[in-house]
Amino acid sequence: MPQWKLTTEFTFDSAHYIRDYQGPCGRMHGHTYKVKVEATSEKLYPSEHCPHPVMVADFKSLRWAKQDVSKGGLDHCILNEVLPPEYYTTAEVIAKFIYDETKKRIPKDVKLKICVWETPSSWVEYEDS
Ligand SMILES: Nc1nc2c(c(=O)[nH]1)N=C([C@H](O)[C@H](O)COP(=O)(O)OP(=O)(O)OP(=O)(O)O)CN2
Ligand SMILES: [Zn+2]
Repeated sequence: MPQWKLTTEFTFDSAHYIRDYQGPCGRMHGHTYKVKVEATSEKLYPSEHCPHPVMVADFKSLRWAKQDVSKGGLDHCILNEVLPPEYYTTAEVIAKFIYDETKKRIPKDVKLKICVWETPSSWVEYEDS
């Protein structure tokens, strides 16, 4: 079956520390996180802003995390203060948080893959199986 794969990338700048980590990463420090979001679907849908079924998902709903924290995103915040406590601030768990929050904003049958780069040389992928 043919399908669409929608891809968008963005960055956000935030501070974090890994709770109970023995070493420098346990101290507050910052990253420019890079995020890639891929949304795949065999079907198109309307969006909040468009009544016609012409999108996998609105790019706006895939890029929410790049917004300033005061507007509901993750930019310019202390991640430990913004993510619920069960979400540790490793790249793995940040990717899961972005996945969980993005899922709430897109049609339920759209498959999602989130990649988070904590540094240019280290990244993680979290995706629907
Ligand atoms: N599996 C994970 N390991 C580590 C994570 C993580 O999210 N998942 N995070 C960190 C730290 O947050 C840290 O900021 C990364 O530090 P580091 O690996 O030292 O990054 P550098 O680019 O500075 O690496 P160098 O090899 O020192 O250049 C740690 N581990
Ligand atoms: Zn870090």
